Order: sequence, then C-alpha cells, then structure tokens
Amino acid sequence: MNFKELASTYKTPLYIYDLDYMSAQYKELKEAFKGRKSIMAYAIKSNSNLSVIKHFAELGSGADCVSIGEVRRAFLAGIPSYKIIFSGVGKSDDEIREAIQKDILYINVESEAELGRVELIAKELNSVCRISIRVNPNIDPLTHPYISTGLHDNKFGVEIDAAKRMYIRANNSEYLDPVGIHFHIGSQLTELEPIYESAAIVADMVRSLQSIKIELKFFDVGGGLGVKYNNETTIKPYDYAQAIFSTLKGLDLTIICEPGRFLTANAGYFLTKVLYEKQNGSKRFVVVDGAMNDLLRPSLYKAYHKIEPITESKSELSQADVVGPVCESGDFFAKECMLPTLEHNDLLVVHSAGAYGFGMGSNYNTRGRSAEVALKGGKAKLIRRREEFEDLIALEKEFLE
Ligand SMILES: Cc1ncc(COP(=O)(O)O)c(C=O)c1O
Ligand SMILES: N[C@@H](CCCC[NH3+])C(=O)O
Repeated sequence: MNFKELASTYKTPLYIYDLDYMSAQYKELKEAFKGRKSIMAYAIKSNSNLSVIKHFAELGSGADCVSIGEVRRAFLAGIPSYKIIFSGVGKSDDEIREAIQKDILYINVESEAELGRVELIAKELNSVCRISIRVNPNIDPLTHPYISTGLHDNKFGVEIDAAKRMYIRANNSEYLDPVGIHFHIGSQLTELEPIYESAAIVADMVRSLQSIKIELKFFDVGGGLGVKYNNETTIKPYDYAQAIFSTLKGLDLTIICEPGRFLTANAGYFLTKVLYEKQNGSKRFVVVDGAMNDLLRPSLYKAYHKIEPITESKSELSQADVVGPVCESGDFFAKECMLPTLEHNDLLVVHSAGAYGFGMGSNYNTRGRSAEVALKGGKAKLIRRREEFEDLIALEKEFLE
C-alpha cells in the first residue's frame, strides 16, 4: 500500500479501508457455514461508512443494527429489509415504530419491558412484529470486561427463564411473531469454548420451546470473532461454524451470524503524520496529528495497535509514547513503542484500525474527524470527506446571539 501517496493526496489524519480484504474475510466466514442455511448480517457499528455497508450489501450481506440510525444506513446502502436485524437494550418507542413500519427481518428484544412496548406499538400500527429474544447465557466470554456482554453482570439480553416467559407471551399475542433466538456474549473473542457453551444452552432452549409448540426459524449467534492485533491466537471460522453446528443436531434453523470486527478490523489503517519529537526528562514522546478523538481504542481499553513508521530515518530504535494533540494525558496510540528518530511530516501507520475506529470518533477539542478512503482493486476513492470547522459549528451557529 502506498501510504505516502495516499497521505499526499488525501492529507492526514486519514482512515484507509481495503475493501478487497473485507470481501475475503466475508467469503471465508460465509463459506464456513456451508451446508446450512445462513445469513451474514454485518454489524454496522464496527464501521458504519455507507460505502463500506454498500460493499457488504453487494456481497449479499444483511445488517445487524443497534439504533434506528444504523437501520436507516442499512437501507440507504441497499441491504434488503428482510436481512436487517435491530438489537440493543434501549430502543425508544420511535425507533421501534419505525423498525416495524420498515418491516425488517426482526427486532431483537432485550427485556420483558421492551417486549411490552413492542407489542403495544405493533398493536397501534395494526401490525405483526417479528421478534427474536436475546438470551444472556451467563457465560464468561474471556475478553476485555468493557466488551463482555454474556454475563448476568452485563446489561445485555435476558436470562433463560425470562426468555421462556417472553416466548410464551409473544406466541400468544396477535401482534408478535417470535421467529428467532439470539445470543452475543462479547467481542474480540479468542476462545471457542464459551461460544460453544452458549450455543448449546440456546439450542436446548429452542428444543424446549419446540416441545411446547413454539417453532423458531432463526438461530442468531451474534458476532464476536476476535482478530489478531498482536500475537493473539484466534478462532478459525471453520472451527467456529462446526462448534455451532454441533449444538444444532436435529434442528433445522437458518443461522444468522453478525460479524463486525472480523470483517473490518484488519482491513483498516489509520494514517497520521509526525508533528514533533519531544523529551520530558528521560521520557520520549512522538507527537502526531491524529488523536484519541480519531481512534479511541488505545485510550479506552489500553488496546494494542501496531505502529509502523514510514521514514528515511536510519537511526537506532528507542522507546517512545505516540501521543496526539488532545488535551488529555490519556491521548495516546502506543506506549513505549520502539521507533527510530522521526522527522516532521514522517508518517505513522496505525494498523488494525478498520473496526470501532472512525465510528467511535468524536469532535472533542473541536477537532474535525478524519477523511475516509476505500481501496478496491488497487484504486483509492474518497468515501467521507474531512470535517471542516464549519461542519462542527453548523448546529450551533444559528443560536449565537
Ligand atoms: C448484537 C451484536 N451483534 C454483533 C456485534 C459485533 O461484534 P463483533 O464486532 O465483535 O463481531 C455486536 C458487538 O459487540 C453486538 O452487540
Ligand atoms: N468498541 C469495542 C467493541 C464493542 C463491540 C460492541 N458491543 C472495541 O473497540 O473493541
């Protein structure tokens, strides 16, 4: 990849996404589920640029959404309504209403109280809403605590007993059609066992519902497949699919998988430019033009992202913290990273930045968010322009007296 040329054409900081890599990841995962009916529902939250979603739409993907905004993005990008799923613990009445009116595949319900709202709104609309229920299997996914979602300590989903009550209620309602069951125990999962255990619990639940004549069609295994940021061992898609198949013996359900990070993380690069080198006592800092408002993961989770310098410098390597201009000591991309002496305008490539990168960005410190560029067949294309000062103040300006 010619990062120098990309930086000179589009300036920095810059997000770059390799769409061909995303296609290869998509195809590998889809292929792993061969032999069973399956839908890949791309988790839009991992990278919600419309051109990225459109790319997955063209590959035949559905969409997993967590807000009505994401549902609207899915429609805009050409994902068919019958492949769109809407999850999340706090859907508002307006969001539920619009999802029902848009006739998406199903609303994934995450509490008994929410089931009541969905039923009421479907009744008001004189409609029948397809639903699934998100089961919280209380299994430790063995990942970072901030991205664990499958324990009773986490806000997501409902416990088995509550789910059963909800299915019975939904099955008896004129306005609800229970079609699916769902679990998603966390993100960046690198151990297969918790996924297998969760799938087994949920498959047993499907069987117990069958015994009371509630027949589901969709077995939604969520997302969560981890990727290599550093030297993690990851789960192979084939093993993942086989583990799920092994829990489904005797059940003829369409599998829905909601990959996010697996498809996008290692397709993305964040390109930033060196502004200054500085030394505070024995501490060396490399100050760059990107910051935590562009890529929050290192600050929020102490997440590791490989940093690759692009420089003519042949100097010895020494430890440095790579930091941005934001007014927070937590604004860093790497700590104690081995780097040569860098010059003004040298580039640093932050790897694995395609998932939960741009989307978790903000305008903190009145910084415009970076531009985004997509690469396909070796060709680069701008897919979001850089935010300018005028964009940042647009919603406030009219109120200035
Ligand atoms: C319901 C649901 N599905 C899918 C995903 C995508 O997760 P990941 O990016 O780890 O594949 C998430 C995010 O954690 C989620 O909450
Ligand atoms: N934002 C997280 C992933 C959250 C997944 C959504 N529940 C990350 O960057 O790793």
